[in-house]
Amino acid sequence: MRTLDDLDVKGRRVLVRADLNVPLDGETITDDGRIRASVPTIRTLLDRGAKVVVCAHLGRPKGRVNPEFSLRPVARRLGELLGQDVAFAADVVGDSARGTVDALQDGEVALLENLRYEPGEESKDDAERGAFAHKLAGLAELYVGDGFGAVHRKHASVYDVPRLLPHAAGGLVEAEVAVLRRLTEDTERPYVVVLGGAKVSDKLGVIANLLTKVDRLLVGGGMAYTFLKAQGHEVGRSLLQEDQLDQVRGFLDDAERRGVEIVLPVDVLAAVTFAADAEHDVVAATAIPADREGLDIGPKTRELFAAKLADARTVFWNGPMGVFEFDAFSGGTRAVAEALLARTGDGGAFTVVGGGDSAAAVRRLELPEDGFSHISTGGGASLEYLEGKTLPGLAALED
Ligand SMILES: Nc1ncnc2c1ncn2[C@@H]1O[C@H](COP(=O)(O)OP(=O)(O)OP(=O)(O)O)[C@@H](O)[C@H]1O
Ligand SMILES: O=C(O)[C@H](O)COP(=O)(O)O
Repeated sequence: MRTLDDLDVKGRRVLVRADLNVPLDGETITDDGRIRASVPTIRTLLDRGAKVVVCAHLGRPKGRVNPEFSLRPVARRLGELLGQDVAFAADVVGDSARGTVDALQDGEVALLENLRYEPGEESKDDAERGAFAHKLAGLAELYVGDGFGAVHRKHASVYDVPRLLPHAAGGLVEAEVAVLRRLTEDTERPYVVVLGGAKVSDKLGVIANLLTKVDRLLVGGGMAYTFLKAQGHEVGRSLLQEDQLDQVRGFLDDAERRGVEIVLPVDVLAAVTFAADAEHDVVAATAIPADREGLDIGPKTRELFAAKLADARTVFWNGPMGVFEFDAFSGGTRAVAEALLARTGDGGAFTVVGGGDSAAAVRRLELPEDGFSHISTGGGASLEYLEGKTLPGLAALED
């Protein structure tokens, strides 16, 4: 992959695809980790005299303008972190974007509005995606891919634009790939992957492949209920991917054949509703009441998961064990994070935490970020890398 040092950026418009998909509470950014992670590449380009045009997505507005998903608050925060103004374009490739980009001087930076307001960005139709990619590429002369968290998406800004412009990988993508490579080459065993979170349908798909690589898979968070249901248990109103139950039964059989241990929760915090102050009880994972939803792993599961991590030599963890944003349901995530911290370091394990919310959880729980071997900005992206898949955004940068 070409890197920033291979591009002559002085006086030129450089489109930087960043991952600025941060958690928001209204207009308040609750964790700015991904914005911070994007700063070094942008800073380097500005210091080298480029006109920097940053593009990114926020949430999943599905091709429609929706003010709830505006990047405007992100532009403000990026400006604070860079210590200079960030011009904000109120659209992606329209009059505002063109005007904002045209007005940039060397060493100035702009952020375009949410890429996913445009249906072309995520379109499965090559022609529609390509047409949007041409408009986006038309805003710049060079392209830098630095949105590691989105490199697994075959989207216009990730996959098509680098085919249209001279390009390079940014420092974040370079650094992330270097660490993840260590997880795929000469992996020390036992190799344990911990999966949780809410993007269940997305991430169930990676399991088939992971089962060929890992010794143990711990499943918590919103991911666990589809497994419990597949084993025939009642999961009440918990997060469930009904259409993937057969697939999950296949994983359970395959794991058994391969001698891979799949470890599921034995107890959960079952709440009457999805709320910070929801009434809840610890119940057996095999007996979740029909009117309750599991919002965290229970105390026995926390001990079980810690025990299953105690001899690990390599650990990758993606996805919180519960709804950590609510204090009452953050204990499971804390327990797993602490088990990883206890394992990290000399004579212990190489531990990687990946994902926007997983990293945010570590910070929200005020755990030492430098206590892990690495905290990655990508969850789904890291998982797909670990599967050994070709990631569209990396393949495009390699060409
Ligand atoms: N039992 C549960 N029920 C509902 N939501 C849950 C549950 N457990 C965890 N979550 C939610 O999962 C979300 C994070 O999931 P997600 O899969 O997006 O992880 P991530 O670390 O952000 O990875 P990525 O970077 O791929 O998005 C959190 O907002 C958390 O509240
Ligand atoms: O949060 C993430 O994992 C990345 O920003 C990608 O977002 P997506 O899962 O909505 O494509």
